[in-house]
Amino acid sequence: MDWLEVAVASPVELVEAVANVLNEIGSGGVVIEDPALIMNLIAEGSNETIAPTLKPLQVGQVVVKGYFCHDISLQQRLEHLSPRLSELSVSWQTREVREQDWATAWQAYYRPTRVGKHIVVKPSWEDYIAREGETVIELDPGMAFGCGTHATTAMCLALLEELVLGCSVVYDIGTGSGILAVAAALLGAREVIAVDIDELAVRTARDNAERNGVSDQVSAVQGDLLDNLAGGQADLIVANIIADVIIQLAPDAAAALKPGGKLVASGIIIDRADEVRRALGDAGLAPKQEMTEGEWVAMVYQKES
Ligand SMILES: C[S@@+](CC[C@H](N)C(=O)[O-])C[C@H]1O[C@@H](n2cnc3c(N)ncnc32)[C@H](O)[C@@H]1O
Repeated sequence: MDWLEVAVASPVELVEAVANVLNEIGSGGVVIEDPALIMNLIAEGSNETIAPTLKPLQVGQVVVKGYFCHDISLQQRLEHLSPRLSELSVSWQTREVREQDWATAWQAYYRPTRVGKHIVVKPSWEDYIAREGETVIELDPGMAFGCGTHATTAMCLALLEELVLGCSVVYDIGTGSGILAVAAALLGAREVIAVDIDELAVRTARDNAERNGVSDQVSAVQGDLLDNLAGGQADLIVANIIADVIIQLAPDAAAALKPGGKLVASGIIIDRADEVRRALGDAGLAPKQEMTEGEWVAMVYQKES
Protein backbone atom coordinates (compact mmCIF):
# COMPACT_ATOMS: atom_id res chain seq x y z
CA MET A 1 0.00 0.00 0.00
CA ASP A 2 1.26 3.52 -0.73
CA TRP A 3 0.74 6.55 1.49
CA LEU A 4 -0.02 10.20 1.02
CA GLU A 5 2.50 12.43 2.79
CA VAL A 6 1.18 15.84 3.81
CA ALA A 7 4.14 18.17 4.44
CA VAL A 8 3.25 21.43 6.20
CA ALA A 9 5.75 24.32 6.33
CA SER A 10 5.17 25.80 9.75
CA PRO A 11 6.46 28.68 11.83
CA VAL A 12 8.03 27.32 15.05
CA GLU A 13 5.19 28.60 17.25
CA LEU A 14 2.56 26.68 15.26
CA VAL A 15 4.35 23.31 15.12
CA GLU A 16 2.34 21.78 17.95
CA ALA A 17 -0.96 23.03 16.54
CA VAL A 18 -0.14 21.64 13.09
CA ALA A 19 0.96 18.29 14.56
CA ASN A 20 -2.30 18.13 16.53
CA VAL A 21 -4.36 18.78 13.41
CA LEU A 22 -2.54 15.99 11.52
CA ASN A 23 -3.02 13.59 14.43
CA GLU A 24 -6.65 14.48 14.91
CA ILE A 25 -7.43 13.99 11.23
CA GLY A 26 -5.95 10.52 11.48
CA SER A 27 -2.34 10.60 10.38
CA GLY A 28 -0.68 7.24 10.98
CA GLY A 29 2.26 9.19 12.45
CA VAL A 30 3.65 12.71 12.59
CA VAL A 31 7.27 13.57 11.90
CA ILE A 32 8.63 17.00 12.83
CA GLU A 33 11.66 18.13 10.89
CA ASP A 34 13.16 21.04 12.81
CA PRO A 35 16.79 21.78 11.95
CA ALA A 36 17.27 23.95 15.06
CA LEU A 37 16.22 21.05 17.27
CA ILE A 38 18.48 18.67 15.40
CA MET A 39 21.47 21.00 15.72
CA ASN A 40 20.87 21.13 19.48
CA LEU A 41 20.71 17.34 19.65
CA ILE A 42 23.97 17.04 17.71
CA ALA A 43 25.62 19.68 19.93
CA GLU A 44 24.49 17.76 23.05
CA GLY A 45 25.79 14.45 21.64
CA SER A 46 22.26 13.01 21.86
CA ASN A 47 21.61 9.38 20.90
CA GLU A 48 18.24 10.26 19.33
CA THR A 49 17.73 8.94 15.84
CA ILE A 50 17.96 11.72 13.29
CA ALA A 51 16.06 11.37 10.05
CA PRO A 52 18.47 11.85 7.13
CA THR A 53 15.94 14.00 5.24
CA LEU A 54 16.53 16.81 7.74
CA LYS A 55 19.85 17.88 6.34
CA PRO A 56 18.69 20.04 3.40
CA LEU A 57 16.34 22.14 5.56
CA GLN A 58 17.10 25.74 6.52
CA VAL A 59 17.20 26.84 10.17
CA GLY A 60 13.89 28.51 11.04
CA GLN A 61 11.96 26.36 8.60
CA VAL A 62 10.08 23.55 10.32
CA VAL A 63 8.29 20.91 8.31
CA VAL A 64 5.60 18.85 9.98
CA LYS A 65 4.69 15.71 8.05
CA GLY A 66 1.68 13.48 8.39
CA TYR A 67 1.09 10.15 6.66
CA PHE A 68 -2.31 8.96 5.48
CA CYS A 69 -2.99 5.55 4.03
CA HIS A 70 -4.95 5.24 0.81
CA ASP A 71 -8.10 3.71 2.25
CA ILE A 72 -11.74 4.60 1.88
CA SER A 73 -11.46 7.29 4.54
CA LEU A 74 -8.68 9.28 2.82
CA GLN A 75 -10.95 11.66 0.92
CA GLN A 76 -13.00 12.44 4.02
CA ARG A 77 -9.86 13.01 6.10
CA LEU A 78 -8.45 15.43 3.50
CA GLU A 79 -11.74 17.33 3.37
CA HIS A 80 -11.40 17.91 7.12
CA LEU A 81 -7.69 18.69 6.91
CA SER A 82 -7.84 21.46 4.34
CA PRO A 83 -9.95 24.01 6.31
CA ARG A 84 -8.06 23.24 9.55
CA LEU A 85 -4.70 24.01 7.94
CA SER A 86 -6.12 27.10 6.18
CA GLU A 87 -7.25 28.43 9.58
CA LEU A 88 -3.60 28.27 10.70
CA SER A 89 -2.48 30.08 7.51
CA VAL A 90 0.21 27.51 6.75
CA SER A 91 1.17 26.19 3.34
CA TRP A 92 1.25 22.49 2.61
CA GLN A 93 2.06 20.02 -0.12
CA THR A 94 1.29 16.39 -0.69
CA ARG A 95 3.27 13.63 -2.30
CA GLU A 96 2.91 9.90 -2.71
CA VAL A 97 5.31 7.89 -0.57
CA ARG A 98 6.40 4.32 -1.07
CA GLU A 99 5.90 1.92 1.83
CA GLN A 100 9.60 1.69 2.59
CA ASP A 101 10.18 5.47 2.88
CA TRP A 102 7.25 5.85 5.25
CA ALA A 103 8.33 2.92 7.40
CA THR A 104 11.82 4.34 7.85
CA ALA A 105 10.62 7.81 8.88
CA TRP A 106 7.98 6.39 11.18
CA GLN A 107 10.13 3.87 13.03
CA ALA A 108 12.63 6.53 14.05
CA TYR A 109 9.94 8.31 16.09
CA TYR A 110 7.97 5.37 17.51
CA ARG A 111 8.71 4.57 21.17
CA PRO A 112 7.00 2.44 23.86
CA THR A 113 3.81 4.30 24.78
CA ARG A 114 1.50 3.88 27.75
CA VAL A 115 -2.19 3.82 26.85
CA GLY A 116 -5.21 3.50 29.12
CA LYS A 117 -4.36 2.52 32.71
CA HIS A 118 -2.07 -0.48 32.29
CA ILE A 119 -1.36 -1.03 28.59
CA VAL A 120 2.04 -0.31 27.06
CA VAL A 121 2.40 -0.51 23.29
CA LYS A 122 5.98 -1.41 22.47
CA PRO A 123 7.46 -1.35 18.96
CA SER A 124 8.96 -4.76 18.22
CA TRP A 125 12.44 -3.26 17.72
CA GLU A 126 12.56 -1.49 21.13
CA ASP A 127 13.45 -3.03 24.51
CA TYR A 128 11.02 -2.54 27.35
CA ILE A 129 10.92 -4.11 30.81
CA ALA A 130 7.31 -4.50 31.91
CA ARG A 131 6.35 -3.30 35.37
CA GLU A 132 4.01 -5.32 37.54
CA GLY A 133 0.42 -5.21 36.34
CA GLU A 134 1.25 -3.86 32.87
CA THR A 135 -0.11 -5.45 29.71
CA VAL A 136 2.57 -5.04 27.05
CA ILE A 137 1.57 -5.25 23.39
CA GLU A 138 4.55 -5.78 21.14
CA LEU A 139 3.76 -4.39 17.75
CA ASP A 140 5.14 -3.94 14.31
CA PRO A 141 2.38 -2.05 12.49
CA GLY A 142 4.23 -2.25 9.18
CA MET A 143 2.07 -0.34 6.77
CA ALA A 144 -1.21 -1.09 8.54
CA PHE A 145 -2.96 1.54 10.66
CA GLY A 146 -2.79 1.05 14.40
CA CYS A 147 0.38 1.74 16.37
CA GLY A 148 -1.58 2.77 19.46
CA THR A 149 -0.72 6.45 19.60
CA HIS A 150 -3.64 7.72 17.52
CA ALA A 151 -6.50 9.04 19.68
CA THR A 152 -9.08 6.75 18.08
CA THR A 153 -6.99 3.65 18.87
CA ALA A 154 -5.95 4.85 22.33
CA MET A 155 -9.60 5.39 23.35
CA CYS A 156 -10.48 1.87 22.16
CA LEU A 157 -7.61 0.40 24.18
CA ALA A 158 -8.74 2.26 27.30
CA LEU A 159 -12.31 1.00 26.78
CA LEU A 160 -11.16 -2.58 26.11
CA GLU A 161 -9.31 -2.51 29.44
CA GLU A 162 -12.67 -1.91 31.11
CA LEU A 163 -14.89 -4.08 28.94
CA VAL A 164 -13.05 -7.26 27.93
CA LEU A 165 -13.13 -8.87 31.35
CA GLY A 166 -15.61 -11.75 31.23
CA CYS A 167 -16.01 -11.64 27.43
CA SER A 168 -15.48 -14.87 25.63
CA VAL A 169 -15.93 -13.78 22.00
CA VAL A 170 -14.67 -10.42 20.67
CA TYR A 171 -14.86 -9.14 17.09
CA ASP A 172 -12.36 -6.48 15.98
CA ILE A 173 -13.76 -4.97 12.79
CA GLY A 174 -11.19 -2.97 10.79
CA THR A 175 -8.28 -4.52 12.67
CA GLY A 176 -5.41 -2.73 10.84
CA SER A 177 -2.23 -3.80 12.65
CA GLY A 178 -4.31 -6.09 14.90
CA ILE A 179 -3.55 -3.94 17.94
CA LEU A 180 -7.07 -4.09 19.39
CA ALA A 181 -7.46 -7.81 18.69
CA VAL A 182 -4.15 -8.54 20.40
CA ALA A 183 -5.13 -6.30 23.32
CA ALA A 184 -8.47 -8.11 23.70
CA ALA A 185 -6.68 -11.49 23.73
CA LEU A 186 -4.05 -10.34 26.24
CA LEU A 187 -6.82 -8.89 28.43
CA GLY A 188 -8.46 -12.32 28.59
CA ALA A 189 -10.89 -12.82 25.68
CA ARG A 190 -11.09 -16.51 24.79
CA GLU A 191 -11.67 -16.01 21.06
CA VAL A 192 -11.02 -12.89 18.98
CA ILE A 193 -11.93 -12.55 15.32
CA ALA A 194 -10.04 -9.73 13.59
CA VAL A 195 -11.42 -8.58 10.23
CA ASP A 196 -10.01 -6.17 7.69
CA ILE A 197 -10.90 -5.42 4.10
CA ASP A 198 -7.20 -4.96 3.33
CA GLU A 199 -5.20 -8.14 2.83
CA LEU A 200 -1.97 -6.52 4.05
CA ALA A 201 -3.66 -5.55 7.33
CA VAL A 202 -4.88 -9.13 7.79
CA ARG A 203 -1.33 -10.46 7.37
CA THR A 204 0.05 -7.80 9.74
CA ALA A 205 -2.60 -8.60 12.36
CA ARG A 206 -1.75 -12.31 12.10
CA ASP A 207 1.98 -11.55 12.54
CA ASN A 208 1.30 -9.32 15.53
CA ALA A 209 -0.91 -11.97 17.17
CA GLU A 210 1.93 -14.46 16.78
CA ARG A 211 4.49 -11.96 18.11
CA ASN A 212 2.38 -11.61 21.28
CA GLY A 213 1.79 -15.34 21.73
CA VAL A 214 -1.97 -15.07 21.17
CA SER A 215 -2.38 -16.67 17.75
CA ASP A 216 -4.41 -19.48 19.33
CA GLN A 217 -6.97 -16.91 20.46
CA VAL A 218 -6.89 -14.50 17.48
CA SER A 219 -8.02 -15.40 13.95
CA ALA A 220 -7.46 -12.70 11.34
CA VAL A 221 -9.73 -12.86 8.30
CA GLN A 222 -10.18 -10.69 5.23
CA GLY A 223 -13.68 -9.37 4.72
CA ASP A 224 -16.02 -6.42 4.40
CA LEU A 225 -17.25 -5.61 7.92
CA LEU A 226 -19.28 -8.59 9.25
CA ASP A 227 -19.97 -10.18 5.86
CA ASN A 228 -17.78 -13.23 6.48
CA LEU A 229 -18.95 -13.76 10.05
CA ALA A 230 -22.62 -14.40 9.33
CA GLY A 231 -24.36 -16.24 12.14
CA GLY A 232 -21.64 -15.62 14.73
CA GLN A 233 -22.39 -13.92 18.04
CA ALA A 234 -19.98 -11.76 20.02
CA ASP A 235 -19.92 -10.46 23.59
CA LEU A 236 -18.02 -7.40 22.40
CA ILE A 237 -17.48 -5.79 19.00
CA VAL A 238 -14.87 -3.08 18.55
CA ALA A 239 -14.79 -1.06 15.34
CA ASN A 240 -12.37 1.83 14.87
CA ILE A 241 -13.13 2.90 11.30
CA ILE A 242 -14.92 6.13 10.31
CA ALA A 243 -18.39 7.56 10.93
CA ASP A 244 -19.87 6.49 7.57
CA VAL A 245 -18.72 2.91 8.03
CA ILE A 246 -19.93 2.74 11.65
CA ILE A 247 -23.35 3.95 10.46
CA GLN A 248 -23.38 1.24 7.79
CA LEU A 249 -22.23 -1.38 10.34
CA ALA A 250 -24.79 -0.50 13.05
CA PRO A 251 -27.70 -2.88 12.17
CA ASP A 252 -25.42 -5.85 11.47
CA ALA A 253 -23.41 -5.19 14.62
CA ALA A 254 -26.62 -5.18 16.66
CA ALA A 255 -27.60 -8.52 15.10
CA ALA A 256 -24.16 -10.02 15.75
CA LEU A 257 -24.09 -9.13 19.46
CA LYS A 258 -25.24 -11.55 22.13
CA PRO A 259 -27.97 -10.15 24.40
CA GLY A 260 -26.23 -7.71 26.76
CA GLY A 261 -23.23 -7.52 24.38
CA LYS A 262 -21.49 -4.20 23.70
CA LEU A 263 -20.21 -2.31 20.68
CA VAL A 264 -17.22 0.03 20.95
CA ALA A 265 -17.42 2.40 17.98
CA SER A 266 -14.49 4.73 17.27
CA GLY A 267 -12.97 6.77 14.45
CA ILE A 268 -15.91 9.17 14.70
CA ILE A 269 -15.13 12.81 14.02
CA ILE A 270 -17.02 14.99 16.49
CA ASP A 271 -19.21 16.75 13.91
CA ARG A 272 -20.59 13.37 12.74
CA ALA A 273 -21.23 12.06 16.27
CA ASP A 274 -24.97 12.82 16.26
CA GLU A 275 -25.50 10.87 13.03
CA VAL A 276 -23.67 7.89 14.51
CA ARG A 277 -25.65 8.09 17.79
CA ARG A 278 -28.86 8.11 15.75
CA ALA A 279 -27.82 5.11 13.63
CA LEU A 280 -26.80 3.07 16.69
CA GLY A 281 -30.05 3.98 18.47
CA ASP A 282 -32.09 3.07 15.35
CA ALA A 283 -30.32 -0.30 15.34
CA GLY A 284 -31.77 -0.94 18.81
CA LEU A 285 -28.61 -0.33 20.83
CA ALA A 286 -28.56 1.73 24.02
CA PRO A 287 -25.87 4.34 24.81
CA LYS A 288 -23.62 3.41 27.74
CA GLN A 289 -20.46 5.51 27.62
CA GLU A 290 -18.58 8.07 25.52
CA MET A 291 -14.99 9.28 25.42
CA THR A 292 -13.67 12.30 23.54
CA GLU A 293 -10.12 13.17 22.63
CA GLY A 294 -9.42 16.17 20.43
CA GLU A 295 -11.85 15.94 17.52
CA TRP A 296 -12.58 12.25 18.02
CA VAL A 297 -15.37 10.48 19.85
CA ALA A 298 -15.53 6.83 20.90
CA MET A 299 -18.88 5.38 21.92
CA VAL A 300 -20.02 2.28 23.81
CA TYR A 301 -23.51 0.97 22.99
CA GLN A 302 -25.22 -2.10 24.43
CA LYS A 303 -27.78 -4.61 23.16
CA GLU A 304 -30.66 -5.32 25.54
CA SER A 305 -30.23 -8.42 27.72
C1 LIG B 1 -8.51 3.47 11.44
S1 LIG B 1 -7.93 1.88 11.02
C2 LIG B 1 -8.07 1.07 12.62
C3 LIG B 1 -6.96 0.09 12.88
C4 LIG B 1 -6.93 -0.47 14.31
N1 LIG B 1 -8.12 -1.23 14.59
C5 LIG B 1 -6.79 0.63 15.33
O1 LIG B 1 -7.71 0.83 16.12
O2 LIG B 1 -5.76 1.32 15.35
C6 LIG B 1 -9.33 1.28 10.13
C7 LIG B 1 -9.13 -0.06 9.47
O3 LIG B 1 -10.40 -0.46 8.96
C8 LIG B 1 -10.22 -1.11 7.74
N2 LIG B 1 -11.49 -1.04 7.00
C9 LIG B 1 -12.01 0.04 6.36
N3 LIG B 1 -13.21 -0.30 5.82
C10 LIG B 1 -13.44 -1.60 6.13
C11 LIG B 1 -14.51 -2.52 5.85
N4 LIG B 1 -15.58 -2.16 5.13
N5 LIG B 1 -14.42 -3.78 6.33
C12 LIG B 1 -13.33 -4.17 7.05
N6 LIG B 1 -12.29 -3.34 7.34
C13 LIG B 1 -12.35 -2.08 6.89
C14 LIG B 1 -9.05 -0.36 7.09
O4 LIG B 1 -8.42 -1.16 6.11
C15 LIG B 1 -8.16 -0.05 8.30
O5 LIG B 1 -7.19 -1.07 8.49
